[in-house]
Amino acid sequence: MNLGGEGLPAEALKQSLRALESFAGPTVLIDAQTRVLALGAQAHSLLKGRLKPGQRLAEAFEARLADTLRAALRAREELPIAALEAASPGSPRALRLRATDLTEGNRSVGWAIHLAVAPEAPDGPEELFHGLWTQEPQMRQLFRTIERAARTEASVLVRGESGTGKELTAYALHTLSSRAKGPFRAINCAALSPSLLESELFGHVRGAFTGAVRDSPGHFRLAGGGTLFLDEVAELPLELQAKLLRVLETHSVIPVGGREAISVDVRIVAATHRALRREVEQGRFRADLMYRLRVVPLFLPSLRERPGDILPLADRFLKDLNARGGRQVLRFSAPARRLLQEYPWPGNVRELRNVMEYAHVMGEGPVLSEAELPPEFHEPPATGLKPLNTGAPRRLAPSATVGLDDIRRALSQTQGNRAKAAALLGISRITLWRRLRQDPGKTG
Ligand SMILES: Nc1ncnc2c1ncn2[C@@H]1O[C@H](COP(=O)(O)OP(=O)(O)OP(=O)(O)O)[C@@H](O)[C@H]1O
Repeated sequence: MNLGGEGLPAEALKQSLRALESFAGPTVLIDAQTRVLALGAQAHSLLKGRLKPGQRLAEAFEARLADTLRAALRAREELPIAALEAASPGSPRALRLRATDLTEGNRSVGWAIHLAVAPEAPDGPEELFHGLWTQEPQMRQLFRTIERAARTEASVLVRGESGTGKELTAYALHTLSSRAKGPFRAINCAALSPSLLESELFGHVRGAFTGAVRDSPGHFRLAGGGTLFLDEVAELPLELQAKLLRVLETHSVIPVGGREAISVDVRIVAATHRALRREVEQGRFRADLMYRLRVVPLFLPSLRERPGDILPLADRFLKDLNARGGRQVLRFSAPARRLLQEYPWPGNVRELRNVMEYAHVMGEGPVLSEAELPPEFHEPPATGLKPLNTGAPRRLAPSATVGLDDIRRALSQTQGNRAKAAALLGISRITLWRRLRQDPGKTG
C-alpha cells in the first residue's frame, strides 16, 4: 500500500480504515514524518476533529505533547496522553495510545495509531498534606486523624518503616498544634550510645562526666513550649525508659549529675518501626511507658502496602528533578514502570526519591528506561534462600539469623541505605533485597 495516498483510491482507504477500526478501535495513520495520512471515522469523532489529514503532530499539539507522542511511536509502547483530555470536552477521561509500525518491505513508512479512552483511575483524589503526598484513601484518613490529634496535647506514637514519613508526620502534628510557634526538636534514640543519649535528652551539669565542661540543657528543655520527636523510641535502653517515664509523669527533668528537678513543658511525639506491644511482651520495653506514649497510635503504611502511590510519586519526584533544569524526562519506559511497581521498596518513599534522582542523572533523553535504574533492580528474583548466619560482626540482631525485623531496624538506622544496612548485618545487599522480597509483610 502506498501511504502517500497515490496508490490507494480514497474510497478504498476509507473502507480499509473502517474495517481496521472495527477490530482495533479508533485509528489514525501517519507517515514517517509524523504527518497525518488518514483518520478513521471513530478516530475523527473521538478527537473532535482536532487532527486533520496532511497535518503534522507538531502542528496539532503543543511541543511537549508532540514530543511525548513521537517518543511513544519510536518505543512502540502504549501510553496515556492525559493532555488530549481537552480534545474531548464533556469527557474528562484521558486517552491511551498504542502504535504499530507500517512497513513497505523492510522500510518503515509510518504508524497506525490506535486510540482508546483510558480506564477510570481506580484511586481517589490526590492530597498533599504537609509534605506527605498520597492518593490512597487509607493515607488520607490518616491525615484527618493527624489533624484531630494535633488539636490535643495527647502523646502520639507513629509506627512505620523507614522512609514512610514518620518525621514529616511528627512535624505536621507540631505545625497544626497550638505549640506551632514553639520549637520542634527531633532526636534519634537508635543513633547514640546510652550515656550520650541520656545527656542529650535530659541535659547535664558541668563536671557530670569527663568532658562536661559546661551545663547543657538537653532536648527536653530545648523543646520547651514546643514538641519533642523521639525517633526509634523502641531502641531506648530500659534504664532510660524508666527515666523518660518519670519525666513524662512529673513534667520535670533532673539533668545528669544534677540534683534539682527542672520543670518542662513539652508535647511528645514518638516513632518506631517496631510493634511496641511485642517489645513489651518480650521484656524489652516497659508497658507503662508504652501506654504513656501511645495515647494516639498512628500507623504509616509502607509503600508496598499502597502500590497505587508508587508511580504517581515517582512522577512527582521526576517533575521536581526536571524543574531543576538539565534532563527533561517525559515518561518511563514500560519495563521501567513494571520494575518500579514490583520492587519491594524497603526504604519506602525516601528510597523512591533517591532512585528517581539516580536514574535522572544516570541516563539521558525524554524516556527513563529500566537500564537507568540502580543495580538492585536488575538482580534475579529470589530462589530457595536459607536464613543467614551473620557471624561475629553483627551488632543488631539478638538471634542467630537475620530476620525481617533486623533488616528493617538496620535500614532505619542507615536511613534506608541498603548497602550500609547489609554491611551492618554482615549480609550481601542482594540477600537483603531477596529477603524483603520473599516476605513483604508488615513489621511485627
Ligand atoms: N507520602 C510522602 N510523600 C512525599 N514524600 C514523602 C512521603 N513520605 C516520605 N517522603 C519523603 O521521604 C523522606 C523521609 O521521610 P521521613 O524522614 O518523614 O521518614 P521516616 O519514616 O521518619 O524515616 P526514618 O524512620 O528512616 O527516619 C522525606 O523527606 C520525604 O522526602
